[in-house]
Amino acid sequence: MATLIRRIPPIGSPAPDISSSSSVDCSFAVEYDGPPVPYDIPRAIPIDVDRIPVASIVASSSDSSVGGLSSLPVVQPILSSPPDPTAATKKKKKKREKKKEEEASVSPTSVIAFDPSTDELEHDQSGEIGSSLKSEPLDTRSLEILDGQDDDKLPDRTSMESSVSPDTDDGYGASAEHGKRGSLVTFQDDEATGTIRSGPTRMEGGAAVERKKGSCYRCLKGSRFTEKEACLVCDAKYCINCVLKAMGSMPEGRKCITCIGHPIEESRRGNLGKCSRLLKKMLSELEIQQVMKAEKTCENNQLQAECMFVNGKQLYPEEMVLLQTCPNPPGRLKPGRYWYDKVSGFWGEWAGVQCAGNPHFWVNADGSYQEEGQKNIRGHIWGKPITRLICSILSLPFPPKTINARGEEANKVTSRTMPDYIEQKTLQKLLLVGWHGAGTSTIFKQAKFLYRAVPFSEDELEGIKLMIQTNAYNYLGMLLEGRERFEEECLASGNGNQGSEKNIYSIGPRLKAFSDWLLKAMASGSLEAIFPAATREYAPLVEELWNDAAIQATYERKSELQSLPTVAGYFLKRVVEISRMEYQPSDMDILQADGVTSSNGLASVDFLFPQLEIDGGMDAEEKLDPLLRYQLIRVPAKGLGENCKWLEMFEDVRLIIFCVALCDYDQQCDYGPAENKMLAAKSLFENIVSHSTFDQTDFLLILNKFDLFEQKLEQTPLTVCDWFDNFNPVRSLHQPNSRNTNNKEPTLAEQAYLYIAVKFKRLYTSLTGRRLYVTVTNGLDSDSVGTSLRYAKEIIKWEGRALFGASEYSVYSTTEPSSY
Ligand SMILES: Nc1nc2c(ncn2[C@@H]2O[C@H](COP(=O)(O)OP(=O)(O)OP(=O)(O)O)[C@@H](O)[C@H]2O)c(=O)[nH]1
Ligand SMILES: [Mg+2]
Repeated sequence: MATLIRRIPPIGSPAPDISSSSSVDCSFAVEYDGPPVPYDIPRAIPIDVDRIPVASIVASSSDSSVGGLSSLPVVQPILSSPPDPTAATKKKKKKREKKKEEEASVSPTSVIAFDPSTDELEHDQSGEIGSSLKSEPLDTRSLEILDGQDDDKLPDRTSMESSVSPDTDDGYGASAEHGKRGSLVTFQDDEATGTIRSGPTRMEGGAAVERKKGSCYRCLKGSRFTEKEACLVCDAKYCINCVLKAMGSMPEGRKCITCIGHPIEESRRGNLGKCSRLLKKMLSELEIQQVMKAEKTCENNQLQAECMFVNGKQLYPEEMVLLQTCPNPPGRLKPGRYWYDKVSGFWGEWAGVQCAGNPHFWVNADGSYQEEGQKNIRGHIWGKPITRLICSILSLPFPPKTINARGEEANKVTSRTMPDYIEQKTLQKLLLVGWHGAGTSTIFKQAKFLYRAVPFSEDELEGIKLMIQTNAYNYLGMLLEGRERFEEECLASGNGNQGSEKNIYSIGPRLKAFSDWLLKAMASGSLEAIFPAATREYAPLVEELWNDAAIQATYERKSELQSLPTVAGYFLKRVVEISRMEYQPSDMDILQADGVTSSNGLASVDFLFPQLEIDGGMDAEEKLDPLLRYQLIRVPAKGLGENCKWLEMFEDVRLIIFCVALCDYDQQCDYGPAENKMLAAKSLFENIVSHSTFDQTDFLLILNKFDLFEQKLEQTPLTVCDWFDNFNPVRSLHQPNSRNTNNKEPTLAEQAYLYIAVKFKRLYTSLTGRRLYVTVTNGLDSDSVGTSLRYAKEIIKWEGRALFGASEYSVYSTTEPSSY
């Protein structure tokens, strides 16, 4: 029986001593003379001796005419017919596959024991090592184990190494030359492949060898003009002689063996699967196909979900799969930050617009965008022809021309893709609360104007008219009280007219008599009783009073009249018109009027968002959608009671809208102990946020009265309020308080409101660990309030989705309301 030759020592190596070495890697056929065997004996194929290729030592690698492959002794397989290149490749492939199967169950130790002295094996095995290593953690523990192995147990390599010319090899040759054996393979250490990555030197034969710039990372030869192949991970570049030694069989494409298992450098993603000229010179067509396929499809070379952020949230791997397998997957996706607007279905790269206070933007379906909670359009993403051009080049989606400003087109998409995510048939309840004068009743009234066909009945309107007239007389009374005070102060200080009891706050006897009567009636609480009968009668006197210089001088000092509301001027200027019988309050009058909404009890209004504002679509089904029914419940601060206890009855509320008047930062409370109004609002906010009933409820903070805030900041710094004492605005050199349209610099008021928003956000997060939604409004501007209420609707939808989100829509969990 013939024993097959397992390995033949290279030509030129000393003859092995069979008796002393069990590790000698060769054996000879001997004749079998035992008993007959019951099985078929494999037969040796007759060999044509002349056709046996003979291994010979090839000249050093400096002879690069045949590439590095020919630098090692080679034993070619015995062939029964003339060599066919495709058959050879097929054999190679089979061999590789077999080897792979074998090595799948082999420990790294046996894997390392490959023989670098045979070219074929080195090429094939080194690649397989890479793939085996992939499944093994490349940690230092395994290195220690390997390095600590008893050398005797490891296959002896010295005899092979000694046959290799030190010139042609790397560290192996050097080790052999010095007659010592280092650790066989040092993972992650470039010595394993003889690679120099970062440093300009490497140790070779105990001496530091400097790598010239542009030279091969392995053999250190060549210049930057030498053709090289680069590793997709570390960018180490290898010359034609070293590519296969450094990269093996490339199971993940062009990567150094030590880089296998690592993700590629993102800037090289575009090169995936694109074969270089150098590879074409070295590999057969079939091999190239395999390597390129592996490079493109192997898992480690794919875009990693953790590198993708959508609306500020990292994608989960399942979401990544969902994204890539959707009907219209985004092409040329790169790691990075993206925004996605679920309403319009548009997406794009995060723009990173530089703005103070990190504001957020709404992107409307028509491509216009505006700052969160603000009215003014900041720009239009489809405005420039270049945007469309770039989109078509990069196959990015852009809206069809037929889209209109309200985004009907986008909303068809929404209604199509919007899941029936919540089958609740209940009202969506919104609780509106805030400190005294924050503007809750104004917002409540705005909701009526915006969403009710008949906001107020005839009777209600009659009551409002009377209220406005009474209020006007009350304001007048407050002014008259103030006038008396200022007159007395003036006389006491001796600032009156010389030799006279009069000063600028003095009025004539007729008006004085009317003033005294009015103040008396107010003090006795009978003012309401004499109206409206008295209204027409006294109207000329009221007009005369308002136009009197003393009253105007008093009105100038309105800020010193704490009880006089800001709105007093609005009505007092028109007091004659208001006093008339035929007076009909306008919408603005109703909005401005105090007391229209009860300041003690609850008020609620049910409404649907008008169709055009819902989502732009006029779909009849949408009209019937119970999800679109909302109930706004206004709770006056006065009625909140001690510790807001009775808020428990609002446990089914979906969203709390907390309203704060921005201009309260320098005001003192009219109610309760003397305290800054903003701080009082903050305490109320803390109480409600921490209320156990609302521990799962979302909050929207409305920063109201932005118009008054803007005016006030010009006179009174924000820092007068203790809570805002570290406000340090960036002042524009040119127009400190107004919007600089060229530079897009935020105004002082914008900076200040963002600062306040952040203060509240931090406070909220510290109390709940959640995120506070914030918007800014001018309560008297219906568009502004409408935007805030739509935002509230968006939050409810969004949070509902997050709460009930069916797994098929789990991708939505990475998005947020478009404005946030
Ligand atoms: N200029 C201006 N005035 C506003 C704004 N919002 C509300 N107001 C006025 O501020 C006053 C108080 O607003 P309300 O809505 O009554 O405040 P409230 O929260 O109901 O407070 P109470 O009535 O004390 O419970 C009213 O005269 C409103 O017209 C705003 O954004 N700008
Ligand atoms: Mg009110």
